[in-house]
Amino acid sequence: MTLTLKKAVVGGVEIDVAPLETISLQLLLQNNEGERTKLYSAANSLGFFYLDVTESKEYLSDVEKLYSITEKYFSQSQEDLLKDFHKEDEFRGYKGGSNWGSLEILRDDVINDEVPIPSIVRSDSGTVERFISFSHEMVHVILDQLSKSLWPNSDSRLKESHCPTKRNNSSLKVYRGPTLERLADVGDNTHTDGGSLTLLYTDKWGTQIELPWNKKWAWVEAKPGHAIVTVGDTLQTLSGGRLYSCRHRVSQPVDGFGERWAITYFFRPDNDVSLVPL
Ligand SMILES: O=C(O)CCC(=O)C(=O)O
Ligand SMILES: [Fe+2]
Repeated sequence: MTLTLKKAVVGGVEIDVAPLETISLQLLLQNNEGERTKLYSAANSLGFFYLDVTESKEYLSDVEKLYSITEKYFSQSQEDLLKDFHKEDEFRGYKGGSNWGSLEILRDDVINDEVPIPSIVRSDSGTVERFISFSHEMVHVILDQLSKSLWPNSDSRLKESHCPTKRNNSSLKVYRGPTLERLADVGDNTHTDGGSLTLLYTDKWGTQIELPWNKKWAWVEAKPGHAIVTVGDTLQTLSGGRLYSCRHRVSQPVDGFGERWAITYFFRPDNDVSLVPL
């Protein structure tokens, strides 16, 4: 495929912008066939797309609040942050280093109230709960529409491995950084997401995707009122490769430290699912 990429200039440097489609949450909710086709095409080709959530005003205001909650959380001392470090726990708690940090809160922990969320976040638990609940509804809308495209003659096959009431590791994960004084010092963190779908909100350039047709890197622009959605390995496997889990990484376009914040929702399958093509 030959495609002329849009360019952007960041800190005096020209960069390639990833050509992401925009899918409307409203049209998906209306079961619009054209939008479903567009969604499938984006999930099948790049595995990355924007979801337009501009009409979900309360949700977007919760995303804004989560940026402040994240900033407040990471303003704590390293000693306090380490109290939320759960050794040998892949999906829960604080992880970090000198120039970056992440905090992950499992949806099941919020629902079942078994593992308490960090005390500094507890006063904002309403925002956390609403964000998790609405994000989970949204990813189910995407899942249902993808399922219809994949298996037009059967009821939501993908739902069978994503039951809203079964145990799963879906989570809210917030990030500080990483950004560095020198771009050359940024380490390689290329990966694919292991789960089903990821929703990402960020305030800055940082995400790069590997274009499948020429293996070149392109930058994902943050778009106000839009989630950046990633198809993960689980959907790639369950769909027998018809949905694409794209390699991506987080970097910075130029030298120079500037705080970067990201709010993500990781939608993961039921814990007892066997990962084989459906
Ligand atoms: O911060 C970002 O831009 C993306 C983070 C990411 O890819 C991940 O957490 O899997
Ligand atoms: Fe990722």
